[in-house]
Amino acid sequence: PIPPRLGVETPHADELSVLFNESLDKWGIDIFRVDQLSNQHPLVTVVFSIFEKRDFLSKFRLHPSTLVNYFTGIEEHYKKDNPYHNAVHAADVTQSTHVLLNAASLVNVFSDLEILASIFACAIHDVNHPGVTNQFLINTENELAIMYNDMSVLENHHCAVAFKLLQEPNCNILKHLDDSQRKQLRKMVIDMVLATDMSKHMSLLADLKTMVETKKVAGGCLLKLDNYSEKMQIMQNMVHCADLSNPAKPLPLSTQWVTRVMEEFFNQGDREKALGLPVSPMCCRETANIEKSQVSFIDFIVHPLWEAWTELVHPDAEHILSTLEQNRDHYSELSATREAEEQQ
Ligand SMILES: COc1ccc(-c2ccn(CCC(=O)N3C[C@@H](C)O[C@H](C)C3)n2)cc1OC1CCCC1
Ligand SMILES: [Mg+2]
Ligand SMILES: [Zn+2]
Repeated sequence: PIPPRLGVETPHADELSVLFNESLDKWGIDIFRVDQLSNQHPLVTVVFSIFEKRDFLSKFRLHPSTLVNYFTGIEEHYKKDNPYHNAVHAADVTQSTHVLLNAASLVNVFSDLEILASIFACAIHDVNHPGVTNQFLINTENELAIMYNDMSVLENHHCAVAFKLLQEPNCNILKHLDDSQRKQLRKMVIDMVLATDMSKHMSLLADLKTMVETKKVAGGCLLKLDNYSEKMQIMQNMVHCADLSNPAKPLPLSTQWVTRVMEEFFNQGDREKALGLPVSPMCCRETANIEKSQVSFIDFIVHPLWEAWTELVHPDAEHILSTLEQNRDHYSELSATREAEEQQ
């Protein structure tokens, strides 16, 4: 059977294809509307549409129904009742990376296989996420922490689930890649997904800043990327930027992600309380200061990262950085007014 146009059966196919024609390549597409219009199949339709747009079905001889089968399986393994780490987040990070790849200064930097690997890595980067942090899994001696010896527990799990699913019947989308391409893709995907672990953030950012400095020295061009590790550093930072892009999106989208992430954190805090464990930072519904947390998250993590990325791909990401700065000021004003109210 030939899969439907957008990879998913939906009564809103026309509206969805209009939305994609207008905004699939744009920063700030309403991914929550994509979720609604796609009959709650945001990841399948985003991946299918990006692959079509990049002509990957013919470039990599991907069979449409195998593609739909595999990413439907992946989508089903994202837990729908996670407020944050669900298939909408995966679709959001995938589409955001698709946009970042289109930066003028990144044209001709990556091969088709590297682009395929990046999109694939985003689509699967949080698959089967349990809705709690690595630290929670370690503190509760969860079987995943035992399996992965407390090292990037979630990120190892996401990779393993994704590659195991490839072996299911009619799911082997990489069937027509040659062995060396398949081995390269597997290594690149693992390198990118493991780099989404927050514990890698500081070293990733340091590498990115070094690259920006050398790029400045080399007269501003990125084209001289010859070795795997330099290319992979950029790809890892790109996916990490997309994973941390919520505060850099138009405010109506950013605030929905804040509500979702806090709900997931508060659920974890409830579980820690019930287990008599110390409640993790920002996970206590009673005491968390939501706006203040966003301001420090932006000031200490997100802005330094996006400032470095914006320099690397100058001037293509300026509008993203300025949206981030506007949103930061919004949360900062909100937190000041809330504090003033609480004083009264
Ligand atoms: C919309 O708000 C956020 C969106 C994303 C993140 C964020 C931080 C690191 N990542 C990368 C993945 C990761 O490592 N984790 C482990 C843990 C930090 O929870 C994150 C959710 C996922 N993602 C943080 C966000 O806000 C902060 C957390 C509560 C208030 C401030
Ligand atoms: Mg993750
Ligand atoms: Zn993520």
